[in-house]
Amino acid sequence: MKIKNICCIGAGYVGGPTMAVLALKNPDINITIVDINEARIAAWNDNDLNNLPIYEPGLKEVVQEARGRNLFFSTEVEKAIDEAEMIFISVNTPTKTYGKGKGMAADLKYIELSARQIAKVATTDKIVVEKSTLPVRTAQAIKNILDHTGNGVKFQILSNPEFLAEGTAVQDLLNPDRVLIGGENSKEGNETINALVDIYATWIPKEQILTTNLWSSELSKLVANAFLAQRVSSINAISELCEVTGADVSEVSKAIGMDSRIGPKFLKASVGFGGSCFQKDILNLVYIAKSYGLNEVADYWEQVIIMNDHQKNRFAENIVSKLYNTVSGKKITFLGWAFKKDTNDTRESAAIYVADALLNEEAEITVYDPKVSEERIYEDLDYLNTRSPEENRRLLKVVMEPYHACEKAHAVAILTEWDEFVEYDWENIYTSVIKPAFVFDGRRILDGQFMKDIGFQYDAIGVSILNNI
Ligand SMILES: NC(=O)C1=CN([C@@H]2O[C@H](COP(=O)(O)OP(=O)(O)OC[C@H]3O[C@@H](n4cnc5c(N)ncnc54)[C@H](O)[C@@H]3O)[C@@H](O)[C@H]2O)C=CC1
Ligand SMILES: O=C(O)[C@H]1O[C@H](OP(=O)(O)OP(=O)(O)OC[C@H]2O[C@@H](n3ccc(=O)[nH]c3=O)[C@H](O)[C@@H]2O)[C@H](O)[C@@H](O)[C@@H]1O
Repeated sequence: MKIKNICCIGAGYVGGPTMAVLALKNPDINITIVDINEARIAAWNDNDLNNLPIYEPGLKEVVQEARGRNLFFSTEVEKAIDEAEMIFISVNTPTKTYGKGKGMAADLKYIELSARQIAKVATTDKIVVEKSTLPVRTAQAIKNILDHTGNGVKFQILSNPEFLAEGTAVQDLLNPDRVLIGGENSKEGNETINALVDIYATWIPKEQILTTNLWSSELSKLVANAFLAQRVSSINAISELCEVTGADVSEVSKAIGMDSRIGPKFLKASVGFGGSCFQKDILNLVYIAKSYGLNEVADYWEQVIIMNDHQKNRFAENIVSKLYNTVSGKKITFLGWAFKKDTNDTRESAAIYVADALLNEEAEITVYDPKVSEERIYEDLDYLNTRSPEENRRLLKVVMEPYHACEKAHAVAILTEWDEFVEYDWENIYTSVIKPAFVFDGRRILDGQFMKDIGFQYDAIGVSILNNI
């Protein structure tokens, strides 16, 4: 089965980069990415590639090569569905904010809408690929909708979860550790799986393309994120222990990471993990476990989230406590707002929650982030509904120049590990801030001794207060 036309519903952080690379590597397949968000599609089509809606290193170049050749961005959802033999669903699946499962379960309304739209439009057989991260057994629901509301055409469902990380999306797509494809265990199912394997095999060695049944594939995605987040919460738990015992969490990470059974990755202590998926996917896993009555399993994974919330809270509390137990009216400068470096994405960023906690203490916050807009920062804060939008704008300012942002600050807090923060002229910054000059390094990126030699009271996640005095 040779695929000639692909449609992807959802032009977001996953749909955009994933399909751009698929198009780059398969010039003979036409790929149309559709979205109901007109502004987003317009940005993807912008002549100036600096205006793409997503910032990812290397993405501009890929889009430049493929766009207009065999990669298209459009708001004509039905037309693209109609023309495609294979349809990827890459819409958002956020945590539910209402009704049953509120705050835990994945909200599948955009998935269901996409399935219903495919069923309505399809007049020829289609392969529907789950690219979004979904609760295990969602393929069953999609199949029911397609088979019972469609026009009598045949549908095959595949699960093909995405493992890219933001900030390294293009590299992750070009050189993935593995591609996972789950499908039905039948003759038609195997043919469908092979059609998708062939598309990836144009640049990925076949041994790295893993095929499984649908449920293993759906569940593996949630489990991968849960394991990754668990490592971050585990090292963050140890960072607190380091701070009271004189151990240094970077040294502990290195020491344990050299054990090949543990490995060195994902052992960087931080102000807490953020991003659109870790929390959402673990909450989803916890909800699924609870819905099967597996309470011990649910509690085990929930602890990863509890630890992460604790890490964000204690970072904020530490700032208040070190600034003589009050930050009221004090200027605190945040370097970084994105949930990690090399992305403009701020979803669930630790910075949002640390800012909220400090604003509750009447701090005055100034934020500088090299890639995040002022508008986005206010939207993130307003979304919490802790105080009025006017109050957020009065207490928090966004400054687009880092040295200016730091002037007359009572403390500088590093919330994102942007490389440029390490390169700053910290001696210069020292002269412009209020003394004693405090730096709270939530990412452990600066050289502590150098900062102390300049004169800063340098405080970092996972470094003992015993060494700071
Ligand atoms: N962001 C990431 O790094 C990763 C995300 N994922 C998963 O991929 C999925 C998508 O995530 P993102 O791309 O980050 O979300 P996103 O919010 O950036 O993009 C989703 C897009 O789908 C569009 N959409 C929603 N309903 C639609 C409909 N009925 N018709 C047309 N367009 C529609 C939205 O307008 C939005 O632009 C989620 O399930 C997420 O868990 C998986 C791996 C990595
Ligand atoms: O499903 C998803 O959305 C994606 O979620 C994560 O990717 P992402 O959230 O983009 O970024 P990560 O690099 O995983 O970082 C997540 C958070 O953990 C933090 N982190 C990561 C690693 C570490 O050692 N320490 C640490 O604090 C990061 O700063 C960031 O806030 C996974 O790494 C991807 O494989 C997955 O596809």
